[in-house]
Amino acid sequence: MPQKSTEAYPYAFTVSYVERVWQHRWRCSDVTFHCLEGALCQQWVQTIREQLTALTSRPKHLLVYINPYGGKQQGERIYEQKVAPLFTLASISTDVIVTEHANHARDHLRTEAELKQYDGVVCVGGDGMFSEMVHGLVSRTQRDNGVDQNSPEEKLVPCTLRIGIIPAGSTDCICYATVGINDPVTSALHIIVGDAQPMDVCSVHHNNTFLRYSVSLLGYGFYGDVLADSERKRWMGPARYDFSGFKTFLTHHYYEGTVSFLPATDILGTPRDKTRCRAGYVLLYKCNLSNNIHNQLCSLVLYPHVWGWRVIRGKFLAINAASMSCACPRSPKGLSPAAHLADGTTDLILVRQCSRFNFLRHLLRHTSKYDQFDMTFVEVHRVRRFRFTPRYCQSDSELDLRENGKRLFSQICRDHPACSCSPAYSSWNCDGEILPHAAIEVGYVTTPYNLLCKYTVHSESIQTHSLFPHFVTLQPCYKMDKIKTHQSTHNTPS
Ligand SMILES: CCCCCCCCCCCCC/C=C/[C@@H](O)[C@H](CO)NC(=O)CCCCCCCCCCCCCCC
Ligand SMILES: Nc1ncnc2c1ncn2[C@@H]1O[C@H](COP(=O)(O)OP(=O)(O)OP(=O)(O)O)[C@@H](O)[C@H]1O
Ligand SMILES: [Ca+2]
Repeated sequence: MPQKSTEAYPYAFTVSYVERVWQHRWRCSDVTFHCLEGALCQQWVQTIREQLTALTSRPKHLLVYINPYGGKQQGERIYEQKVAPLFTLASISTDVIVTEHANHARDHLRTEAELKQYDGVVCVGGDGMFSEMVHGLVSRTQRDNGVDQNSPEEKLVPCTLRIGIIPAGSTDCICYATVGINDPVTSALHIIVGDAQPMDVCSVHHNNTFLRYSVSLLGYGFYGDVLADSERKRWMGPARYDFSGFKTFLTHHYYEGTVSFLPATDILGTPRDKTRCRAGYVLLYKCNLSNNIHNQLCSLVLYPHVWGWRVIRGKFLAINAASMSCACPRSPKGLSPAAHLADGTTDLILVRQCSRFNFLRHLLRHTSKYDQFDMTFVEVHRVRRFRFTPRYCQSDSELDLRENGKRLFSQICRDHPACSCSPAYSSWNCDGEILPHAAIEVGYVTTPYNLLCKYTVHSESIQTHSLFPHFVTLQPCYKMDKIKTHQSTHNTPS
């Protein structure tokens, strides 16, 4: 279009819009429109404003929690420099809380926050911070509705607030696996345009007691040990995972136990599919399609004996349950590349005892195009529920010691990588938090088609539920966000 002279077109307004610049990366751009008449200019501005106001999915008032100690401790800087200006541009008002201690956000959301005034909550941090917010919101919703979260028999009530994630952690797996990139600006723009993505949420139980929710990885053995070791090295920042990963790789411990699981037989896909589920892709539709089928069969799922449990005993280097792909910068395709975000299932990956060399081959395949499941010592099952029982029972004293951060002889072995004996127990890595119990029971029931999250608890089980955790892409890449009006600097001379 030829350049219009500002003298001939003295009035102008600027529209900011979202542009996809590369793969999953979004940026904000703007375009200025010039008008001949002021009234016409105002009319355009007014109309566009009205259209934007009518978009009810867009948040107007947000509650933001910043973890200043997540990842490389850049949370506050990332928010102030990259995110807050975009929220201002999009006329989103915010209340910002910089957390002062662990579980600050969880407890504030659970007890104090006046949630009615907000269209969503935003977490600036990593997976651990996101997990805090999920726990705060879910607990709050249950309390407000008189539901006992510990009672495995009670149905949990859906929570309606969405959680947006601005990645500022070490792994940022939940952000990466849903948006496709861990970029604060891209995530802020998804929040602004009001994107939403339901996702599976699990509840983990032990002996009829609720332990935690999980949305990404529940990992025993390798990932449990990596986490346990890395927690003592938080000062290293994100590099702690590589250090502890290398150390844990050398220790090469296996753990004996029994895994029982309920295969998800009523779904379309398998963990070996070549397809990928990520918000903004056609696959999301496929994901919901399987949900429909699942919903129709939900009553059967509630009676597991109809389907039949499978039991596998063995010595495992790792037992991983990936409720989503768990893609992250370390492994862009993730632990289970074909896992779906909201299908009510988790992919249970069993890595049996094998040589170090073979385990390294398996790990390396997470970073290449080769199939990490195509190995004789690896199996993967898409399941609705599962439970794990270690071969040796954990005594109460062992549990107490674990909860206090100490370990029995396992600690000795851990500190001597050359020692060939394996400890009796590992820990569960639950979205980056350590669970003290080795024996957990996991069950999945979900109604993801219901876009308001819905929780249903079963005895001693982990279950998937649907939640609105994210403001994620589903939109075409061009979006008007904010209109600035101004008069051209060079007006027509009188
Ligand atoms: C040789 C290179 C192999 C690279 C293999 C990379 C596989 C990485 C898969 C990462 C999966 C992350 C799942 C997400 C879990 C989050 O809920 C949780 C909280 O943020 N993060 C972690 O637990 C943090 C877990 C971080 C795990 C890092 C593991 C690094 C392994 C390094 C092994 C080195 C062996 C080298 C031998 C020469
Ligand atoms: N002010 C604070 N001081 C100390 N710890 C905090 C504070 N605020 C939050 N936390 C805790 O810090 C833990 C880690 O935070 P976060 O998840 O943001 O970063 P990360 O562990 O580096 O990243 P990732 O979880 O992606 O690996 C969380 O479990 C959270 O409970
Ligand atoms: Ca899933």
